[in-house]
Amino acid sequence: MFLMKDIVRDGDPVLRQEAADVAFPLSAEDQQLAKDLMEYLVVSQDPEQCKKYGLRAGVGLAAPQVGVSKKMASVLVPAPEEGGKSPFTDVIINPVIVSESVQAGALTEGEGCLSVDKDVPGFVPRHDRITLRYFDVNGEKHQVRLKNYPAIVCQHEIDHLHGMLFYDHINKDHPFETNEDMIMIE
Ligand SMILES: O=CN(O)C[C@@H](CC1CCCC1)C(=O)N1NCCC[C@H]1C(=O)Nc1ccccn1
Ligand code: NI
Repeated sequence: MFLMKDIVRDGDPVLRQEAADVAFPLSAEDQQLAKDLMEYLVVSQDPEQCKKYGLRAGVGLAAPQVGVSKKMASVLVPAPEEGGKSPFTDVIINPVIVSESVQAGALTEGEGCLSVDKDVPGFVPRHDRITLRYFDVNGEKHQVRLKNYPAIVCQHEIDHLHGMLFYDHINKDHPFETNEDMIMIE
């Protein structure tokens, strides 16, 4: 199981590399990695377990963040209401955004990252809607259309696989600049 000590922090070159494609069928090692990446999110989103293991709760975790430069990331978008269904949960492998809205979207709270210990204020403009193509751990191909928060989370994770961090997208001079066409996501 991954703990905070296993999470690589900004400054480590692995976070700025283009990660490698994952080969199928998954090696035993890559199967374990996929399990561990998802387990971190499940445990961290359980308040009791989160506290017990001293974790920062997360909704996504990319392999480079645990020092593995491979195109794999876990995503666990919490259910909007108690007992509801998660809008998107999977381990995305060799993900590709095949289409994206012109319309931008950004989290009103800005973004953070488990690999970035400092707060970096500002809106992170992304695409409000994306069509995501990826493979799951069984090698099954998926194509999903996501919008708003789930789309933002997946874009944040896919950025990690290309050596990008959220603050790379923040406008240096006007960090909170928006245009009226930008969807602000609570
Ligand atoms: O690459 C992956 N990461 O860096 C983990 C990030 C991913 C999200 C940041 C913005 C979009 C995706 C993450 O989850 N966070 N960022 C730092 C601290 C907070 C935490 C978070 O948003 N937690 C959360 C939110 C809702 C419900 C439960 N927990
Ligand atoms: Ni991150």
